[in-house]
Order: sequence, then structure tokens, then C-alpha cells
Amino acid sequence: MTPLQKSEALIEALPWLARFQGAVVVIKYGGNAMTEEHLREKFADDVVFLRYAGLRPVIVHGGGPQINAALDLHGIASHFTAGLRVTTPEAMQVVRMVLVGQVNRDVVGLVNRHGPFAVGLSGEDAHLFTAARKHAVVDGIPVDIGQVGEIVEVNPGAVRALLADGRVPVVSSIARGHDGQIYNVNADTAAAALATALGAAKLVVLTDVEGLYADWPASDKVIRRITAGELARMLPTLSSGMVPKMEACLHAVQGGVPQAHVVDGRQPHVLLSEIFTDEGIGTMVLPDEGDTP
Ligand SMILES: Nc1ncnc2c1ncn2[C@@H]1O[C@H](COP(=O)(O)OP(=O)(O)O)[C@@H](O)[C@H]1O
Ligand SMILES: CC(=O)N[C@@H](CCC(=O)OP(=O)(O)O)C(=O)O
Repeated sequence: MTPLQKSEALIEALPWLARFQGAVVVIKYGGNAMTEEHLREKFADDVVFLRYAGLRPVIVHGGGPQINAALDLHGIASHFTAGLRVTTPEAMQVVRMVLVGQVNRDVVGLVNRHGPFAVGLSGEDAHLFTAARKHAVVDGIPVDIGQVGEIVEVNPGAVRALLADGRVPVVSSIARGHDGQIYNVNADTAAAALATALGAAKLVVLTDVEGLYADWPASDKVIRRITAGELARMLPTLSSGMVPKMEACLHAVQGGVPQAHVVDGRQPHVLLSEIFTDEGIGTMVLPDEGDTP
């Protein structure tokens, strides 16, 4: 690339830099998007780039595959119902240990290669997330899935304080309950709840597929744009991990977040491509017409 081409590439980002100056962007970093080291480093570089460019990124991370591996080592089998982990008290200890003690630390460490930006938080900290026990619904029937939580309250004060101090909050999706228990919350759900509570300009979900496929697994045609109403109608047809992911995007836009995106975390620098170009990366979820804030 010549110096002129480099300058032109930077100038192309100008409208987006102006538009998102000071904006909070919540990034859901899925466990499946963090399996390769060179991609993990590029992800962290992008986050720090956003911070230096004047945006206020917040990371909510997952860790499904990492939890599966740790449960395996403990001789505990992994079971999912409607995309949610069936979480026994025994499994809950492993989930918390892996998310808060391992994955959160790794993400904080990657971002902090660039300076003192990232601060890790569990959703339990400063009452960030309060959850109630959630049941999965299978064929219209509620099914007990153990210590899985749905978020009933978000207290984003600690995250706001970190943002005001120029930090990059890195949040694990564990919540405390009013009943004194700890709960395992799906990380997509947690990211959407936090994006809504912070009044974020965007929710960006990094996963291991290009976006929402129209007719998966029969076809891999990516849906580029979908409105909340269209997505609500499509939700009952979705399976596995896409259920909580697309529910989360729907709740975010219904909660006032102007746009939610599902993008391919296997693509290097996908975060910058999504925020600074207009080329339609992945799937964009928009509010219904008339609901635009
Ligand atoms: N309609 C769909 N479009 C894309 N992926 C789908 C769809 N339905 C189910 N999936 C599955 O959902 C997976 C993503 O969810 P999940 O494994 O929970 O990701 P993450 O760890 O990033 O949260 C995809 O890898 C794919 O196997
Ligand atoms: C209730 C529930 O399913 N919790 C998830 C939390 C981690 C997560 O969501 O990780 P990914 O984003 O990588 O899938 C789990 O235990 O796997």
C-alpha cells in the first residue's frame, strides 16, 4: 500500500469517526471467536484502536467452548437446552472459575498489551447484573435448567465510572440473585442487557459464522438486514446458540439500541470493518420503522 492509499483508507473512516465520537459500543466476544491466538490479538488491537479513536468500547465475553473443556477435565458432561447450558451447582463452580478466572483475565491481558485500559468485572461486582432463575421453554413447556439466570436488573454505575476514567470494561456474564445464589447468564443476553442499560450506540456480537443464515443448516445465505418485527417472527424457527444470540439482538433494539450486528469473529479486524465501513458486514438488526430512537 502506498502512503497515499494509506491516507485515503484513513480518510474513508472520517464520517464514522465523527458519527461515533464518544459513543458507547458494546462488543460481545463469543467463546467460539476467541480460539485462535492471532485473531485474539487482532480483536484486542481493534478494541484499543476504537478507544484511541474516541469511542467507548465495553466488552462482554463468553467462553462456552472453554467451559466445555474445563467441565470435561472435571468429568462433567455438557448439556444444552434451547442454546442454554444446563447448570448444576457443581457445573456452576466451573463456569464461574473459567469465565471470571480464566477467560476474563485472558481478554484483559490482551487489551492491556497496549496500556492500562482494560479492567475486568464479573456481573456480580457492584450489583452489575441481578438475575432470577430462568427456565428454558421447549415446545411451549418450561424446563428446569438449573442455575441459569435471566437478568432482571442492571446497575451499570461501575461500568460508567470505568468509562469516564477512560478504561475498557471487560465483563463476565455471571450474576447474583436476590436469593443469594449465583447464576450463569448467557453472554449474548448479558451483552444486550448492558447495551440497553448504557444506552449504547451499537451492539456488535462476534461469533463463528458470517451472520444469521436464512435457512440454516440447509443454506448459508446470510441475512444482511432484518427488522425487529421480522426477527421476532423468525425466532421460533432458530436452533442452538442462535436462539439466545438473536433474542439478545432483538431485546437490544427493542430496548433503544439503534442497531445490533452479528459478525464473523474468524475474520481478522472484523470489528473495525463493521464500525468504519459501509459494506454490510454480517447481519444488522434494526428497530421497526417508527421505533427508531
Ligand atoms: N440460522 C442460523 N444462522 C447461523 N448460525 C446458526 C443458525 N442456527 C444455528 N446456528 C448455529 O449457532 C452457532 C453460533 O452460536 P454459538 O455456538 O452459541 O456461538 P458463540 O459461542 O459465538 O456465542 C453457529 O456456529 C451455528 O452452528
Ligand atoms: C446459560 C449459558 O448457556 N451460559 C453460557 C455462558 C458463556 C457463553 O455464553 O459463552 P459463548 O458466548 O461463548 O456461547 C455457558 O455456560 O456456556
